Amino acid sequence: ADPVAWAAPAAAVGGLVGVAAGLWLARRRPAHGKDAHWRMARQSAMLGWFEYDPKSGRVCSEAETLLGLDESWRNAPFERWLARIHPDDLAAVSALRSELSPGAEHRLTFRLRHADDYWEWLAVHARVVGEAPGHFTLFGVCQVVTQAKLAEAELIRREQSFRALVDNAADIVARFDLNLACRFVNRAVNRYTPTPRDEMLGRRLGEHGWPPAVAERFEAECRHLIDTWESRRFEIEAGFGGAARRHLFEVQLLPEFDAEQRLVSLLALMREVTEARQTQRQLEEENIVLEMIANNRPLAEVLIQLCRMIESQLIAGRCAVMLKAPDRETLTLAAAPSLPTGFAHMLREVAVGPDEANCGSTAYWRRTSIIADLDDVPAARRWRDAVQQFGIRACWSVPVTTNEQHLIGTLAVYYDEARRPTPDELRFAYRASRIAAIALERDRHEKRLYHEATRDVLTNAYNRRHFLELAVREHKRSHRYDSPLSLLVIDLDHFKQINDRHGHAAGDAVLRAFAHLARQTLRGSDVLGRLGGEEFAALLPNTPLAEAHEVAERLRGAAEADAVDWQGGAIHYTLSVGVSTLIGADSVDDMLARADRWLYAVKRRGRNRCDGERPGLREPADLVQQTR
Ligand SMILES: Nc1nc2c(ncn2[C@@H]2O[C@H](COP(=O)(O)OP(=O)(O)OP(=O)(O)O)[C@@H](O)[C@H]2O)c(=O)[nH]1
Repeated sequence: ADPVAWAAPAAAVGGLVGVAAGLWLARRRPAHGKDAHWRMARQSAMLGWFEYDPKSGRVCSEAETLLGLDESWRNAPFERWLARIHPDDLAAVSALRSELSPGAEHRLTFRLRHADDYWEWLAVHARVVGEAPGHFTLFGVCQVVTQAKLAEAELIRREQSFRALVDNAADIVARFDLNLACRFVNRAVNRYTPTPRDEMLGRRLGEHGWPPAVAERFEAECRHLIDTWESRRFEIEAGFGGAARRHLFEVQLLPEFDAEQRLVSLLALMREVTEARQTQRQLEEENIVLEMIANNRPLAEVLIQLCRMIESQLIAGRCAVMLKAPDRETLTLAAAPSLPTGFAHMLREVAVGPDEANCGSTAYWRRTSIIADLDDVPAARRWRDAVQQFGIRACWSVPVTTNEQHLIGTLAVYYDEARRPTPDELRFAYRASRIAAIALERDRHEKRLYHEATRDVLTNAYNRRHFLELAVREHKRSHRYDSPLSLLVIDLDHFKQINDRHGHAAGDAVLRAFAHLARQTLRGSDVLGRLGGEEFAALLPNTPLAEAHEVAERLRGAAEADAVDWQGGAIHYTLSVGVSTLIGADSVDDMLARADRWLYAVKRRGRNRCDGERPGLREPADLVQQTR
């Protein structure tokens, strides 16, 4: 058999000795025919043979063609070759020569300088063969592997830079095996938990200091991935080192496969999205409150929603909104949905003053007051004990002011543990206080508008239009509950004379005095309206006729006894009253018209008196006679 013919296939399966022997035999024959073809085949595979005879110290080889060298290298001394070897590889190659023992096999990869002056990587596979006793020869094949070597170096470089990237990534990158034990985790994890990374390896998430509920959720997702091989995306919320520090992570869980497409591990990318989510949630919650304000929801409802918004942002905080009326030196509690009832009760009314409890002094000084720990504040000692019985330890209080810097309330957040706000938290509290101010101002504005639209400016009694609206409402209610309803129409006597004698301003003062007197004389549920000029009406719900007559008489008497201070003197006045009551299908207009007719009758009979319908007598007799 042609030794060359079997040499190549043998090389392919790594039968080194066969190859070496084949090549050796091939070397001894002139290159012609098949030999020439084999030589070409070896060259294109960048493959060559060599033989080192320690006795002669020469290397007989085909390697010179691989390195672009001339024929003088075909049988060159080992020393000459050493000069072409990369300095870093010199030691390994020299060692090869000194370790020759029969049967030994050597594999080595090293760099040789190419004729074109660059480093060529050669992979050498050689064996020591004993040809005669005491005489060994090293037979070997070598192959140019520069491309592979460079690719490998590039791969290592990339792997290193990838590792560096992963390690310095802001996101947590972790790998878990199929038993959900951690196999790798980057440095980012130590931003959240102090457990050293080494200690995390081989352990499950729950053993890394992550809260059990979070670990459970995470592992449930992992198991889902293991079952389905599908990547997962979800969010988890974890608090480390105290409940007040909350982190929200968006987790991406990816399956990792080996070359045979078997699932081998899970890669977890965890990005903290706390701030983004919090901002988003904050905006959403703010919008809810602002929408409520725009939709004129009752102030109490708006403030409760505002407290809930604050509590959802300032974790573990409990919020209270206090209001300050312009004419009073106290704050009253307007909303505190999460405070203990007893504590809320204590806050019902808080005095405003320099040394008062937190909100009281905040309102007094109109500045934010932060009590991070009640124990540390001597000024707070007075009320500290009272507060501490409810487990409160810290209190931050922010003034609520109008655009013109008028104080209209305070906003406070209470904590069960000592706590100082972060700049972000403080900024948020100011923002919340602005929203509270908008709600309060809007409410005041609404109330003012309503007041102006429904009241008579001079007397503060309801104006005619609103009085009639209220009368219709009361009328309906009386019909529904079958309850009595009576009406007084009141006219000040000879009012023109008062105007004429004392002036218009005096007339105004009398009108005001009467309205004040009427409010004091009537019940809180009675409705006083100014119908026009010096004519008023009082609607008396749940008042039967006889009682209405008494009220009318009481009012008349009070007016008669009244004296309006005017320019050092006193103006006296009297009034006349007509009384009607709701009977059957009467409308408000019917009642008004009848009371008016009774008033007219009274005026005709002399004024300063009351009269009205009685059982069996609905219209004034003289008027009836007159119209006949
Ligand atoms: N000062 C003042 N006077 C008013 C007001 N509205 C109406 N008046 C005056 O009230 C007077 C009502 O006069 P009259 O309708 O003649 O009635 P009177 O003088 O009270 O006489 P009797 O009702 O018949 O007792 C008029 O002079 C009006 O100008 C007001 O808001 N202020």
